[in-house]
Amino acid sequence: MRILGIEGTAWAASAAVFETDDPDALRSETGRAPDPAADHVFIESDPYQPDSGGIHPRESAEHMGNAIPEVVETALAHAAARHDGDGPVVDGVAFSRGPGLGPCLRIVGTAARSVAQTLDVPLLGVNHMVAHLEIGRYQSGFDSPVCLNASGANAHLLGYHNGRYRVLGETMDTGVGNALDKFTRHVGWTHPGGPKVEKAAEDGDYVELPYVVKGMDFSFSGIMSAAKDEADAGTPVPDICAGLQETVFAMLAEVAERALSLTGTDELVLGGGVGQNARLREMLAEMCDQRGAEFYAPDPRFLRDNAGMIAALGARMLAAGDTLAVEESTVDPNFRPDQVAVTWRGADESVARAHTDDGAIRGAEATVDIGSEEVVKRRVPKTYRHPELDERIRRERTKAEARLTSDARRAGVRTPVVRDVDPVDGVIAFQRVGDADLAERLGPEAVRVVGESLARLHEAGIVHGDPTTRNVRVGTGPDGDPRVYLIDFGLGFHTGHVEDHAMDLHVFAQSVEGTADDAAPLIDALEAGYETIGSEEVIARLREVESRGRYR
Ligand SMILES: C[C@@H](O)[C@H](NC(=O)OP(=O)(O)OC[C@H]1O[C@@H](n2cnc3c(N)ncnc32)[C@H](O)[C@@H]1O)C(=O)O
Ligand SMILES: Nc1ncnc2c1ncn2[C@@H]1O[C@H](COP(=O)(O)OP(=O)(O)OP(=O)(O)O)[C@@H](O)[C@H]1O
Ligand SMILES: [Fe+2]
Repeated sequence: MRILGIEGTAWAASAAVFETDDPDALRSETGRAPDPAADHVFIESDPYQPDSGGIHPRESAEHMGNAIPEVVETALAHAAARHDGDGPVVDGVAFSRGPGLGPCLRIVGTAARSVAQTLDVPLLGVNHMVAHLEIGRYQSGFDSPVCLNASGANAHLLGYHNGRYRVLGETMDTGVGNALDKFTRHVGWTHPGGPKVEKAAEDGDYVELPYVVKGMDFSFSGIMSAAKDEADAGTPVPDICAGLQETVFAMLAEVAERALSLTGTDELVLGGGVGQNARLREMLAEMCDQRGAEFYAPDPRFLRDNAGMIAALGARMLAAGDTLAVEESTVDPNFRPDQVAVTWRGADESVARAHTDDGAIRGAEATVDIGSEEVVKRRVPKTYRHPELDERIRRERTKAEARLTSDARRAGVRTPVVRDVDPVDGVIAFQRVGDADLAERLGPEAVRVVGESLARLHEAGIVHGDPTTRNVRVGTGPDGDPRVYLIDFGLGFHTGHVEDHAMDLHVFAQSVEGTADDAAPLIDALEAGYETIGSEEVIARLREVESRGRYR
């Protein structure tokens, strides 16, 4: 099979030919990227480089208009040279259908339709974000990894479950690359800023910046304003760059680890242009190493925007018969990865694995020793994090967890009794509660109580910060009545903001959607439980959070 791929969502005008009958041809046996000459992918790219400022959609579309026909011609010439003369030179035309800049996408779509019609071969409409993560999966040979997409306009954690890529967590505002690019624009550097931040950080000393994660979601706006303020106040820019890298990438490593912990998976792949950053890769590799998981990052030509990943996924889609009729092939600037019906993977495959309780558990943040009456939770140092940041996070979270676990109980929510706290070493001893994590006993009744408990917390001005199906314990009371306990308040805080309350519900819903067989009735139960005590305003805000298009 030989597939032409076309990419042009924002800056890279790119065309590629992917050629093989062996779906595993991209696989790297050594854990390193295969020899480019032997990996069956030919890529021709022409990047758009703005003279000043960031990417201008109109200029970028102009670039696509000029460059796409040329790169496509080069790729088709490559295909023709390898063609034995029978039938069309390629078997299908795959193109980036979205997400991306509308004017650019329309040029890509038009080019793809015209080549497909001229050659009379099928059209394959590829989701650019899914392509970013699938390429790493093909190369790694992992079955069902957690995927961290760290690209310009996006940042999210995805896992395949129930026929779709579920968004386990994502940025609440800008993409990670765009955040770095905005900072470098502020200090007068040309686009793209990411590589310049990496270079400058080599000579910088870490400065402290805000660190914001909410379960597996995260936000960059606070850290970016703080970084700009530091620059305006005269802090050396290389120091800010070092602070940015240490903070932003530690956040990504932390949420990736939380996704591994939630799903029980021990495989992580990286995708997206920011994945070219050596410090990010180093942190992720170290995080995985520390928890005994495997990590794979494709080589740079497959991380940044490129048509090779589009063609490689297009080949799988064609093999699955997932073609697109020309009259239905409009592009979609807001195409989310979880909108894609994944036809090329087995319906039973899943990122979620069964857990075993073997006395010592490794959560995302801590190791937990389970005794018969008592559990001891230790926030062990994370070597991937800068030592100052690591120390600050462990101390603050240990204190918050001990305090909020008790505050929550006073608000009428079941939580374990705190028996001992050592914030310096990051150790808490708790009463052992429940018989299993909610993840193992997922049902509407328990989830309804979670909704009720979160509402009770919120009424008391507390947010949990990380309510997932692994941070709820279920058991039975003396009369056989079901008991539901909330644990792991380390990301919690006191707040009356509706937005923070809605985020708690959103985080829990994402954890259910990423792992449950039938999520809908569980989400209904969550909201029904919440509504018995909580405010309607929070549910309304939840709808708003869910509908936010996050491609900025
Ligand atoms: C929708 C699509 O158009 C978009 N693509 C995109 O953003 O291009 P990508 O090639 O995946 O990523 C580009 C970003 O990657 C950053 N970048 C490149 N090299 C970097 C490095 N060494 N360190 C940090 N960031 C880097 C750039 O600054 C830029 O923000 C996306 O995937 O979100
Ligand atoms: N008080 C408790 N009683 C019974 N089991 C507990 C208790 N506290 C923790 N556990 C068990 O240990 C696991 C990890 O605990 P916890 O969630 O607090 O750690 P963590 O490292 O913060 O995890 P993560 O960040 O991945 O949610 C829980 O999922 C649960 O199975
Ligand atoms: Fe991209």
